[in-house]
Amino acid sequence: MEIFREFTFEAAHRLPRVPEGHKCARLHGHSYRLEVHIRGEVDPTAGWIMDFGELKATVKPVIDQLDHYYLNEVPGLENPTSENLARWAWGKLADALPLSAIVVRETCTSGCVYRGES
Ligand SMILES: Nc1nc2c(c(=O)[nH]1)N=C([C@H](O)[C@H](O)COP(=O)(O)OP(=O)(O)OP(=O)(O)O)CN2
Ligand SMILES: [Zn+2]
Repeated sequence: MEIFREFTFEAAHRLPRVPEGHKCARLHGHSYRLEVHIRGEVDPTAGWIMDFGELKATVKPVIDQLDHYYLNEVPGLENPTSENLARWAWGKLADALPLSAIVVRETCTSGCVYRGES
């Protein structure tokens, strides 16, 4: 089974590798939403895979590295697309959690799903 928790953060970015004249080359911001999905067996006594509170406590320090920052200045996020942000978050969390997916929503209508593929 899989559980997830959604986190929100505000951040600024620009995309340095877009074609000349692309609007996303300009500095702008998003109210990002980032879901962390984990998979595992449901513990028969507890009735859960992991306490949502424990999941939150594990992910929060990573979100704190993003919230109200200029993402291009965060080490590893020099080109902060949704795809690179999802991979970056996976790299930060994979040792601590049995990840199954990271979902990044940049706007209400656009985002990406990363399942650890290279
Ligand atoms: N594959 C990706 N494409 C784009 C990314 C990305 O991370 N991965 N990022 C952007 C920009 O950050 C942009 O701010 C968001 O793009 P878009 O959805 O086009 O934004 P709008 O809200 O302005 O969309 P409209 O529906 O056109 O208003 C661009 N592409
Ligand atoms: Zn953007």
